[in-house]
Amino acid sequence: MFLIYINNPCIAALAAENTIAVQSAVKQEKQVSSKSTPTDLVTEADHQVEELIISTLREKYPSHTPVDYNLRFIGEESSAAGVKCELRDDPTWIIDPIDGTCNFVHSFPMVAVSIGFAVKKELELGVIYHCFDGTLYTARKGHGAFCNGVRLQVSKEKDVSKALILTEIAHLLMEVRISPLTRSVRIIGSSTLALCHIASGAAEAYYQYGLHCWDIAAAAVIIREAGGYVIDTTGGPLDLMSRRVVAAGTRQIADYVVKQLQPINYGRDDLT
Ligand SMILES: O=P(O)(O)O[C@H]1[C@H](O)[C@@H](O)[C@H](O)[C@H](O)[C@@H]1O
Ligand SMILES: [Mg+2]
Ligand SMILES: [Mg+2]
Repeated sequence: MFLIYINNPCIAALAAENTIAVQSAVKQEKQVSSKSTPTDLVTEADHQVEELIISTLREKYPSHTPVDYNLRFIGEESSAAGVKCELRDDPTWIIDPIDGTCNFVHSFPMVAVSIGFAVKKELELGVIYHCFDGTLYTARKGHGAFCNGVRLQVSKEKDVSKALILTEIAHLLMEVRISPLTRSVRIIGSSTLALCHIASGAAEAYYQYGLHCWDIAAAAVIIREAGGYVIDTTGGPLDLMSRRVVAAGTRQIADYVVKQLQPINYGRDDLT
């Protein structure tokens, strides 16, 4: 019943509208502050884009929401402001208004708007919009994944010596363990765009500790619908709130990455 919300063009248009907001903000003077660490940056644009997305979704779907359900929102900046981050059975939008805020502050062209959607804790829809080049990644569970309307397919590479691995700077220490047998490692500073590169087959695997449910939600649907794997760093099923992920085009590459990882505990999104 809740799939009536899932109207990709409408959500894609919403992500696009907000990309325009981001693109104009890139050129302006930015008020930059930090959150959990000095490098965990946030700007006025992060707040404005999240507020715009949530108000637009509330406006677009008032009639669709049965009275006994509370259409819910999990947003990065609402969570930072103290709103509880809890995934319940209600239809829930999971939003990263600007993924790659540090890149945004530097006008480094790897910034995205990410909107995921879950019902009964199952991820149903993902939309990720690249704010600099207008690339739009979309997926609806069971209906395939697309990039600007062209079907996406993950890399089917099983040979780890031919694998390009993406991660984040905080885990380079593990790069020493990962890279000896892989072709190379890359860091782009936006987990949602890195995960979209797994969905498009441009890289073979991504791993990160410390990211959040709003980084993973939309991208997990896109990768899975492109034929890929999105799992826990232990090799078990993805735990959206666990702040860790391994994504890969093939199970063989996913299992190789899992074996090289040393667990790092960043806590949980739903226990803050
Ligand atoms: O920009 P926000 O605050 O969304 O944080 C992101 C970091 O900027 C990325 O390096 C990191 O890869 C993750 O994408 C993380 O979410
Ligand atoms: Mg963000
Ligand atoms: Mg992010």
